[in-house]
Amino acid sequence: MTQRFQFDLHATDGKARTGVISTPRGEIRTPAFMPVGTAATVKAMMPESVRATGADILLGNTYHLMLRPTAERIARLGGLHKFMNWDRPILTDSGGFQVMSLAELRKLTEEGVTFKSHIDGSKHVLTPERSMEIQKLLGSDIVMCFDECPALPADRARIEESMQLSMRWAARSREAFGDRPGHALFGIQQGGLEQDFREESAKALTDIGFEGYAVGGLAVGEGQESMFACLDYAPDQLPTDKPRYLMGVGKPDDIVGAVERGIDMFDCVLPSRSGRTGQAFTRRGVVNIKNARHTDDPRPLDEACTCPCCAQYSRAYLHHVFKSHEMISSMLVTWHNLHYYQELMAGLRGAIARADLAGFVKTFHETRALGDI
Ligand SMILES: CCOC(=O)Nc1nc2cc3nc(NC)[nH]c3cc2c(=O)[nH]1
Ligand SMILES: [Zn+2]
Repeated sequence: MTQRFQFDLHATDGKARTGVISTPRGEIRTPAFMPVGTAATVKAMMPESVRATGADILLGNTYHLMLRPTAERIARLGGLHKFMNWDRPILTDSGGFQVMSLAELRKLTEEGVTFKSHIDGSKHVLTPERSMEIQKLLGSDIVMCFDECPALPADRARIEESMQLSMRWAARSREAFGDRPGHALFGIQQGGLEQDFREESAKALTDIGFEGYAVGGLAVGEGQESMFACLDYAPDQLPTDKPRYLMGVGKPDDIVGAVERGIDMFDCVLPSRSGRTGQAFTRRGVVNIKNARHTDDPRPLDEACTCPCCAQYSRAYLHHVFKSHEMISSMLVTWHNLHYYQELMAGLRGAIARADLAGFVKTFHETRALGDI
């Protein structure tokens, strides 16, 4: 097991890359999908089940954990890995994005953000320094810079001002992170959909120097076409020898298109959140298992899927347990969805390794076009 944080590129196919990030807590195969474990749990999943789907790394949310049970309490109990019984790598966000979308009475200044907890109204502050302290208390393997993500659409002046603030906060994050061998700090590129601001942001971040780089400020309502148009240039502005992480993405076709454009890491609540609402991802598109058409269907969600849900349960059963609000409903379809996402990532990694990403993508879209049967 290594004591270093090291990204090794194994193969490329066009702009797409496949490789391995080695960390003291284990290896991360890229392109990688990170299930979201917001309150120290991937909802409806035991950690060993999350691992069984093929996940190498989880995402934890600083905003939620700092409010409840607090980072100090988790540190006293041995850190987030021990607390949630996941001994592989964990990436934590900085809290920047969620404080702006979840907290009440937020006040944003050069220093940081003061806000009231959406849980009990208590007052809190997040600054680059406090965010680094929280993520260190949690024991995070990959720490994210404290940034500000502007809601789109926004005018150029607002986007420039926000990006420049995030770059000043990136420098403060780097300074506060300190020297932590085996751990990584990732910078976050901002700049909205403006190629010049994105270039400026990428240069500011690479001048500071980070172990990985995220493309921030996307998947905030701009739509897939605009996101892809930005991804046609943004990843190329970032170093090729470091991991590139696209936050909050996304639907399976979003991920495929972003991998084609050079992204290595993803996180999204979609597979787990959809699993709890009965939306199942299959090769042939999304299946809403609560639809009456499944009431008597003895087939699995996806004949080609090897997950425990598809191996042992019928659509009729899944329809029944969703209609009767049984807890197993969320467990089974969340497991299936996370398994589907990890199979998609494994398929992308294999296709890039054999220089056949184009073939994989063609089959991916053709099969989805067939629709569910
Ligand atoms: C996950 C690490 O991210 C951060 O610490 N800041 C950050 N988070 C984001 C999360 C996002 N989720 C979406 N769509 C669902 N878009 C996002 C953007 C950011 C971001 O710019 N900055
Ligand atoms: Zn399945």
